[in-house]
Amino acid sequence: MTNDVSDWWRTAIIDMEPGRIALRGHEVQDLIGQAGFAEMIWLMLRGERPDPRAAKLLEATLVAAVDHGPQAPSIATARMAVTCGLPLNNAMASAVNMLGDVHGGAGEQAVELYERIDAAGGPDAVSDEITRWRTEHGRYIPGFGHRFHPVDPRAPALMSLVERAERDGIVTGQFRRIALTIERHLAETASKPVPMNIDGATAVIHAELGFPAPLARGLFVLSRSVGILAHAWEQSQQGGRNKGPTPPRYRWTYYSDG
Ligand SMILES: CC(C)(COP(=O)(O)OP(=O)(O)OC[C@H]1O[C@@H](n2cnc3c(N)ncnc32)[C@H](O)[C@@H]1OP(=O)(O)O)[C@@H](O)C(=O)NCCC(=O)NCCSC(=O)C[C@@](O)(CC(=O)O)C(=O)O
Repeated sequence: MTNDVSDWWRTAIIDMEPGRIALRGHEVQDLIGQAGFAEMIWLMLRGERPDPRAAKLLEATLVAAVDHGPQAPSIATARMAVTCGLPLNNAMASAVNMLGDVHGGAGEQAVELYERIDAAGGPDAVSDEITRWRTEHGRYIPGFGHRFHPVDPRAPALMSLVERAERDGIVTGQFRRIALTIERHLAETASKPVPMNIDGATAVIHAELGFPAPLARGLFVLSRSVGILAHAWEQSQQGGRNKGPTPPRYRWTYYSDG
């Protein structure tokens, strides 16, 4: 057994000594008042300061995913948690835990799928790769479909920013073309419209900017945390105790299985 504990935690993220804090090699006092929050997220995750136009594109994804109202499971959970007497941090943690493969976290799989299609040759490979994806994961394609919106207004807004960034030479647009081809493929083959959703569109930007797939989910969590906090705070100001997902006058459907 060694007594050497000098290597217990290793990190390239932060260096500190009494009176000094340096983040990714930048003195914190040089960042404060100078770096925007999206730029800071980029610096922390990737160790370099981004082109401001790339940071702006990342910021657009953070703005877009902020909130989707109390019908979204994450937001409803935050509000319910507060009525059960939980403080803001517990309400936020409960709500963030609702974000997964089906709600708000599908960006991770969407980036994976886009990258797979890209590696297989780009838009021409969409049909074959979707078949392969379905064999492995089932019929739902991540980043597409919405139970509320026939067209998720966040997706075309984000996609037009990618188009502009492509014209400005900030991204290649290769993942935008792949996602649009998937959307067309689903429109031709599904029984109902399966539009690109917020997860699919933010995944395009994350892939275009070179973020690894798991970070797409982490970035959605960062964004949605803002809406979660706002709703938890608002609910705490309104009061309300022990509210469930529906008003008491609504009943679930009971059936006898005996
Ligand atoms: C999102 C939803 C469950 C919706 O389902 P729906 O209820 O509309 O459709 P279902 O009744 O399940 O299916 C009806 C017919 O469409 C076919 N169909 C549907 N989706 C299809 C698809 N992706 N690929 C192929 N086919 C599809 C299906 O195969 C069936 O075909 P058929 O059997 O022939 O009748 C579904 O799309 C889905 O799992 N997507 C993949 C996961 C995903 O991307 N998650 C992120 C969603 S964004 C989000 O979470 C953030 C949010 O926006 C949330 C909010 O607020 O809600 C916010 O900001 O908080």
